[in-house]
Order: sequence, then structure tokens, then C-alpha cells
Amino acid sequence: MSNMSFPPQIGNYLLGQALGSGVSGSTFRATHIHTGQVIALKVQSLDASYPSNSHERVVYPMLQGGAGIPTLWASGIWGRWDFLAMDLLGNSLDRLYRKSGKNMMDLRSACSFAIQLISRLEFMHSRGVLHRDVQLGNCVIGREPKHETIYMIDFGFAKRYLDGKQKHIANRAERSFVGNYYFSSVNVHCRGKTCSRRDDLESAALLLIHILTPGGLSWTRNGVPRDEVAHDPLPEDLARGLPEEFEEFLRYCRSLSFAQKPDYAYWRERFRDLAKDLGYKEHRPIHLASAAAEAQLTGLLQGLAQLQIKGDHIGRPVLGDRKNVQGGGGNGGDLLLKKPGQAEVVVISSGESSGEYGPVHRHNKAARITKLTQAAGQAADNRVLARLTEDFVKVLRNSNSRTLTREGFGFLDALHKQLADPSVFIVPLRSSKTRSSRSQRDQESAAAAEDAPHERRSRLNGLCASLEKAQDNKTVAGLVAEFGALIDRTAGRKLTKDGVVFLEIVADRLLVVRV
Ligand SMILES: Nc1ncnc2c1ncn2[C@@H]1O[C@H](COP(=O)(O)OP(=O)(O)OP(=O)(O)O)[C@@H](O)[C@H]1O
Repeated sequence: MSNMSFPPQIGNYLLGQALGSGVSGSTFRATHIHTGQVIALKVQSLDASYPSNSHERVVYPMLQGGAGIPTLWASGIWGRWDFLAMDLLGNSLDRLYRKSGKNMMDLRSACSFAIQLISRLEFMHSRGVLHRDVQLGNCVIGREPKHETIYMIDFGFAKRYLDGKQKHIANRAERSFVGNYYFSSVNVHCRGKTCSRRDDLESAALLLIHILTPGGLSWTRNGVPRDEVAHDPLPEDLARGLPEEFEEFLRYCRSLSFAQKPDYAYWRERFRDLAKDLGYKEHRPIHLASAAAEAQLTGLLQGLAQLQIKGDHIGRPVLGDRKNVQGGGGNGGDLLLKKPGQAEVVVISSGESSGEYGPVHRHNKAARITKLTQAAGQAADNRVLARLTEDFVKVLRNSNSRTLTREGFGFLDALHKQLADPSVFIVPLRSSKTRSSRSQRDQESAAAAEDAPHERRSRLNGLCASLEKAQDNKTVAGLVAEFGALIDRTAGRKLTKDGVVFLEIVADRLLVVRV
């Protein structure tokens, strides 16, 4: 495309600086000759091998009005040129990522992307359209004052998944691959399956893991993954060292059935909670990480890099290996950031200073709960357990997030184990539904078993009442187990105020009951 010569004017637009180019055409900054409006003009030759503009001209109107969807101002044919005039936007994430030296972006930015990307896809899907080409180059940030909004562009591969009667398309083998190899789902790329909503989300999950992995997913460095083995590493291998949300999100996407509607709201909430847990009081879409936050992130990742995580024995290449984190440490700013060894920082938007961050940061919270759990495992009497439970409640109260994390369940496990009988094997209170390879049907029935909020509240009240009457440790242990199971079944494993009250009663009751 680069050697194609474009005329100085197309339709009513005067072509300016080239913004980017793809397989079939180029995009220019352009000015309307009458109104002076500055837009982005995507231009293709009519004899382009893949005339995507004619397709996008049909898709854009279906998506108009959505947040993060560019407005299409005009489109048409001019001589041998097919053009689309749309909102002028800023840099693509791909460009920003390259500017960062292809190193990694910071967790807060990734949370922002996650929330926005999930929203964009939810919106497109709500209009009956799949993107089918989610990748960094197709996510573009807006210009002031929309510079914190991520826009989806390039609907050249977009496709309706609902027919005129709102019926979902059938799942049949595709004749040829459509999309991009790097972020394509395993089903679409390796198994030749028809793309559906789950595959757009899986691409988003891979993209998020990619930007958090120093140097990116290994297959983006080592060439296109050609077979299923190369493209289907376990989510825990891919997302090693990252907060569990990323691994679970990828696992969730891969567990969805073909026509299943993803739970967009749940995952948005999980990433919002993660951002809060990381100590970011207020959700800002894109935001400049402070040096302190960078140092903290580096510390966290270095710590994680030293963890011995099982799973390598299977001989599968570890794609998310972050041994290189230490070498590349200190560069985890926002969208971002520093080329290794350079002082220059690419600032997309300024944000809050670290001084505004909330009191309990995620890793602090995790570390504190882990300490309490260890102490609970060694506690020799009820008084100690009561004090540790009080401390546990304090940590939860100070946290910005209401999600009961893996560490939180760990504490409940330890408490339960101590109270019941330390010599008895106790099934973990948190189900392993997102970690095991349970079938989709199992997961769906687990989701169906989720209690309605009012039922949950009344069961929790019942547990509190029983706790008030409990006379011995074993009864308290049973109630703690029921409590853990209840929270595990709650959407987002959220701990409500009633849940905190239950734990407070546990602490009180332990001082009264018989061992
Ligand atoms: N509205 C816009 N405002 C600013 N830049 C844009 C805009 N649209 C596209 N670009 C730039 O041009 C690049 C290519 O755009 P786009 O993906 O739409 O073209 P394409 O020809 O379909 O590319 P490909 O063949 O790689 O998919 C983008 O990555 C982005 O950098």
C-alpha cells in the first residue's frame, strides 16, 4: 500500500498526513474543503485485493451512537477510490505499545483496557455484530477531550451473528481463517470453528495478557502459532505471575459455549475490583502511573517471578514466563512508557498522584491475609483464633474491594480446619470451578446454582442466628464452611455487609464456645 500514490483530494476532503496503512488501503488526516472539519479518511483503491471499505460502510451504521465507536461522517466512491470519513482519533494501542519498546504496560492501564474493551464488545454484540479482528492496532485512543476513551476501529472483518429473526448463526466449519493470528481464539484459529461472541472476548483476554507480559506473548515474538499445541497453552501458563483475574478471564472465555452470551458485567466488575484492590481509588480509563506505583509493580512482579509455580513438568513451553521481569523491571508505567534505558516517558494523560491511593493495596492485602492464615494454622487456642478473625475483618473493611480473594478463602479454610479437626482433610471452601478443567455444562449448572440475592441474605441471616447459638468449635466450623460455600456461589464472590457481620460474630463466639 505504501507505494500507492493517492490524489491530493478525495470527495470533499483534502488529504493530509498519513495516519496508518493496512493491507488494502491507507488512512489520512483530512480536512473538509467547505466546513474545515478535520477527520480521518480511510481510502482504498476500488481494485484492492480485499475491499473492506465497502463492507465497513455497511457495518458502521449498525454501530453508530455507541461509546468508543467512531462516528462515520461520510462515505462514497470518488473516481477509483473508495473512502470512509470518520472521527479523527489518536494513537493506536499498537503504536503506544511499540513506543514502550514492546515492554509491558502497567496493571492499571490493563484494567482500564479490560473494562473498556469488554464494554465495546458488549455494545457491538448488543447490535448483533462480532468484531472478529480484536488486536492492538484496532484499539485507538480518542483525542482531547476523549483522550481517555478507547475506540474500536476497523470493522473490515465484522460480521452479524444474529440473522433477521435475531437467531444465532450456526456453528459450522469455516472455509478460511478470518482475523489475526496472534490474538485469535484457539477455536477459530486452530479448529476452524465459526467465530462467536466468546471468540471476540478470548481475543481481548489474550491481548490483555500480551500487554502485561514483558516482550508480549511468546508467539508474537516467535512467529505465528501454527498448531493447537502452540496456541493452546493453559491459561495458568500464559498468565503466570499476573493477578488471577487475567487467567480466570481467559479460562472463562474458553469455557463459553458457541452461542452463550458472555457475562460482560461480571468481568467488568472483576477488573474494576482489581483496579481498586491495587489501590486505585477512582477508576480512570487511562492514567499515568507514578514512579511509586511503578516501583511497587516491579516489586510485585519480581516477587512473583521468584515463586516456584508447578506445571512446567508437562514440558509445554511456558509462554508467559516472566523470568525477564527483573531485567526489564521498573518500566511498568502507564500506557506507557519508557523504552528500556531511556528516560523519556510517553504520557497519554496525567492522572492522580500516588498519594491519593487507597489504604490497602492488593498485594498488601494479600500478604496480610496470608500472614493471618499462617498464624491461624498455628493457633493453639480460641482466643488467638478470635483475634486473628478480628484482624481479618479489619483488613477486609479497609479494602476497597468487596471480593473475597483466594487469600480470603485461604483464611476461612485455615479457620475451618483448626476449628473442626486439624487432622482431618478439609475440602477447600472456595470451589475450584474456575481453575479446574470442568466441563462447560458443569460450569453452567454451577452458575445456575447461584443463589438469588434475597435467598442469600436470608441464608446468611440464618447462619448468623445459628452462630449466636453455637456451643462448640465443631458447630462453628460447620457454619464457617457453609459461609464459605455461600460466598463462593455469590456473583463475584462478593462479601456483603452481612458477610462481614458473620465474621465478627465468629470472632465473638470463639471466646464463648467450648473447644
Ligand atoms: N479514525 C482514525 N483516527 C486516527 N488514526 C486512525 C483512524 N483509523 C485508523 N487509524 C490508523 O490507521 C491504522 C490502520 O487503520 P485500519 O486498521 O482501519 O486500516 P486497515 O487498512 O484495515 O488495516 P489492517 O489491514 O492492518 O487491518 C490504525 O492502526 C491507526 O493507527
